[in-house]
Parts: sequence; structure tokens; C-alpha cells
Amino acid sequence: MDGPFMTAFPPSLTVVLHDVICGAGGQALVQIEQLEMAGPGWVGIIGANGSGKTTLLKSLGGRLSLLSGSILLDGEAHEASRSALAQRIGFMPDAACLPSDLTGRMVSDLVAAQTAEADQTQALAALREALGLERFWARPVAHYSAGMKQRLALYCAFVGGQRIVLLDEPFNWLDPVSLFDLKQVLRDMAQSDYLLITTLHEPTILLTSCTYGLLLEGGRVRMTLKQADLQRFSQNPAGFEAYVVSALRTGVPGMERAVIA
Ligand SMILES: Nc1ncnc2c1ncn2[C@@H]1O[C@H](COP(=O)(O)OP(=O)(O)OP(=O)(O)O)[C@@H](O)[C@H]1O
Repeated sequence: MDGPFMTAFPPSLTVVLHDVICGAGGQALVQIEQLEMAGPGWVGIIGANGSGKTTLLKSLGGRLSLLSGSILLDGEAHEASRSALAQRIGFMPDAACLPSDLTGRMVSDLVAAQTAEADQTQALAALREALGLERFWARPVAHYSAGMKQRLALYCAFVGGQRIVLLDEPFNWLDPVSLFDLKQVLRDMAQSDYLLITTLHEPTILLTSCTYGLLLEGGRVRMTLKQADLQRFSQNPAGFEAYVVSALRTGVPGMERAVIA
């Protein structure tokens, strides 16, 4: 396998998809011939509603079985083992599905107990602080607002100690202050020892926070944006938005092999 990242980055921060078909009920929803992602960094996946972003994240995180193909972490294939993927990759639960009778702390402890390496690092403390979780830590989830549930769900993606973390539309419902603080903490994590893979609907966040971009349409990767592409637009967020919208509106040919590292 080629690509500079295989030697330049810690092997535990590489995700490679080979001939992957993901779906539900036997129906193919996402098809990816070859996609290589390497951290540290932050991959923002953007695409129309129904383009397959959530299906892709669920498959990467072991929440959906692959219909075919394989996912390699650290060069090791995981075509059949959903549980191996779930152990190795942090996954943000659906905020609306958190257990309402438990307190925030109980939910967090429950998620941390699922992996061998629950995280107590400084990065996690910074995240907890940015999310302001301790203010409602002892309250049952049933009493949380939508934004509070979103903050707790986000936190749960990190408490297992994994360094590859999947976040599905993490910024929904967040107020301006928590959004600002959270983006800063996630940027810091993506600069040190995390590979974050998030779905997004806002091109400006992709431009200002992510290190790589991936455009998905019709279940296929249509375009990758590397750091140089994002830097080209750094002074022109409106131009970047127009560029992304145009690519999504008009469509571009699918890519057989996409490397973002
Ligand atoms: N359980 C399912 N069974 C059949 N089709 C499904 C199922 N879940 C999703 N789909 C279909 O798969 C496609 C991709 O859905 P997915 O939720 O991955 O899209 P998305 O890009 O995350 O969309 P959004 O931006 O609206 O969240 C859609 O056409 C959707 O209707």
C-alpha cells in the first residue's frame, strides 16, 4: 500500500477502506473503492441529506455491518468484526437516545466501562470544561435540554480513550459560546494525537476547523479537500461556501481512490 502517511504517522491513527459497501436491510447505500485517512487531523464529511454520511460513520464505528469489503485500522482488517471496530473507534451516540433515567455522570461512566482504556487525560478535562458538563452532571438526562444532551453525547465519544473518534453532526443545538469553545478544543485534539471524523452541514466550519474535507454524494466520495485546498480559501469563506455548494449541486465524477493525509 502506498501513501506517505503509513510511515509518517502513528499507525493507530490510520483508517483505510477497501472496496467497502455499507448499507441497511441488504441495500447498498455507500460504496467506496478506496479511502485512506490518517491522523492526527480532522476530516469533515459534507454532503446532501441522504448522501450516506451517517451510514458511513455507523459502518466505520461498528454500528452497522459491512455488506462487503474491509476496513483496516493499523493495517489490520476488520471486515466482519463490528465489535473490534467499536472497541478501537470512539463513536458519538445519538443524543436523543441517551438513557433518560440516568445522570450525565452515570451515562459517561457506563460508556467508559465498555473499553479497557477509559480516558483521564488533560484533553478530556479540557473537553469537559468546554462542554460545561459538570454543571448538570448530577441531573438525570430526562431534565436536559437538547443542547445539554448533545454535549453529553459528544463527551461520550471520547471517554473510552480511543484516538480515532467519529462525530455525527456534533454542533447541532449548541449555543454560540459552547460551539466556539468546543471547536477550539477539537482543533487542539486534532493537532495532537487524535483523528476526528465528523459529518457537517456547514462549509465554514469545514474551512475554519477541519484539516481535510470529504464530499459525499449518492453514497460515493465525490471530492477530497486537502489542507492546501482549504488554505487556498482561508481568506475567502464565502467563496469556499459557493465552491462546495456548486460541487454538491452540479456533482463531480466519483473518485476511485481517495487519500487524505
Ligand atoms: N435503515 C435503513 N434502511 C434503508 N435505507 C436507509 C436506512 N437508513 C438510511 N437509509 C437511506 O440511506 C441513505 C443514506 O442515509 P444517511 O442517513 O446515511 O444519510 P445522511 O447523509 O447522513 O443524511 P442527513 O444529512 O439527512 O443526516 C438515504 O437514502 C436513506 O433513506
